[in-house]
Amino acid sequence: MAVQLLWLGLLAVALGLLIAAPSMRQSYPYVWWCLLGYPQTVFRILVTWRRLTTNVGLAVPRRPARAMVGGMVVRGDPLKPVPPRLGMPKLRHGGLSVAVRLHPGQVPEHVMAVADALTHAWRVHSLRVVSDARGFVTVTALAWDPLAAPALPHSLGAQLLRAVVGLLEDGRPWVVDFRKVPHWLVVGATRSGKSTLIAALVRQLAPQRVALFGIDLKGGMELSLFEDRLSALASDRTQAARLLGELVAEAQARMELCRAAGARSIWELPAKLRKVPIVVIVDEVAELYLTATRDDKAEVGEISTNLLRLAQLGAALGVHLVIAGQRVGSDLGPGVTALRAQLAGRVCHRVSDPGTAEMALGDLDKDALAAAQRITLAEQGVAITAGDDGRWTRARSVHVTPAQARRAARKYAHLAPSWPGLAEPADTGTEPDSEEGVYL
Ligand SMILES: Nc1ncnc2c1ncn2[C@@H]1O[C@H](COP(=O)(O)OP(=O)(O)OP(=O)(O)O)[C@@H](O)[C@H]1O
Repeated sequence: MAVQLLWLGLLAVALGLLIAAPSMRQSYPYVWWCLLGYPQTVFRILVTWRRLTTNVGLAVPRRPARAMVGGMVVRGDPLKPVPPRLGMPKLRHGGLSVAVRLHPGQVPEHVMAVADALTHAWRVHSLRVVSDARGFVTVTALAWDPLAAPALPHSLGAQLLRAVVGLLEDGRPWVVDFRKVPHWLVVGATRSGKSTLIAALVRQLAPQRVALFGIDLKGGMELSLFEDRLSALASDRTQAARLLGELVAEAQARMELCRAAGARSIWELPAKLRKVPIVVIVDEVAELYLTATRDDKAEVGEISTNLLRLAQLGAALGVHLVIAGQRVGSDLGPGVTALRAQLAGRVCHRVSDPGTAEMALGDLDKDALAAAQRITLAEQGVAITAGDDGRWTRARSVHVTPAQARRAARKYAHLAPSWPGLAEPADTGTEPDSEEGVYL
């Protein structure tokens, strides 16, 4: 009797789950995935593995395709090809991952080539194939696109120079951490989400003890939103050249300070000597490199050299760059390619020209490049991002509206260290004080 009651109870729970499944999937997708989606998908994977791998050519026969039968050579498809050995699929946040042991002669590219077929057969949203050990691949599947309507990431404990700007595809927060990756390149076509990402970044940095600088050659239209929190905003090229010159001088002063104190970076200085970290945001970098006249050429050369120097020296001196642009190609000059090499952090939104995607991700991974080129017009804010380890992932920034960005900048305006250098009219010809621009 007790056994019958138990069975009845189990049946009722199973029925209840089945009936509640559609609404649970909508309202609590992660709960649905753990209770129903994941077991169902594991069952599907295990049951169809042999047939699927036979169809896509990953299963290989033990016997050769030719055999001697009664003195004659017979050709044919040997029966029962053996599929690559499959591990037990492991539950992941909104997906699963499974290890596959390849047959001798097989390489990860063989599995990558059939990723679409696996995605279709397993009825998942997308698949990623990575190989961490020779002869093995890990296939990671996502049940749905977590970036379609991203939940806000949990805010992590505030840490200097660290900003949670969105959500990664695997459900972890998207963190821009300047202490780990000192400089970033952000590219994307118009309305792909660059300014929104910068707004998310500034909103997170605004309450921190960080000096923010802006260079926005679209007349300051984008970065003026945060003007209250910026120590200086250069809105034309002459101002930009001047500001970059001042920042290089600041970096050199910091270098002297470190040398005198026997420190290899400002982080090794005693707290009372340590300078405020600086983050310089450049919007529409191509404008900095465009030349029309010979005078322009000299200015562009100076800007290019100073940006490169900041990128090369900055990491240890607490000077960080975020370089954003719609079009960042090698056609802008050799300075851009050299700069790119120093910007280890990469963010590539939807791009309209392959050259820009190539510039952002081409030196890292061709799969990342292909993934960036698949971002659609409707996926505003979605980007491929990679840090200094070269691993890439899809991510989406938090949607920060201009009003929210302006409010945050106003709220923390008192934290913006003053920078008298740029405030001086450019045509006075007065030399700045020796103390100017140097933070104490
Ligand atoms: N993460 C996001 N989530 C939802 N919507 C977004 C996101 N990012 C951007 N958008 C939408 O896309 C629009 C354009 O974004 P944004 O202004 O950041 O693009 P942009 O690349 O800076 O464009 P431009 O180069 O023309 O200035 C925004 O107004 C917003 O509606």
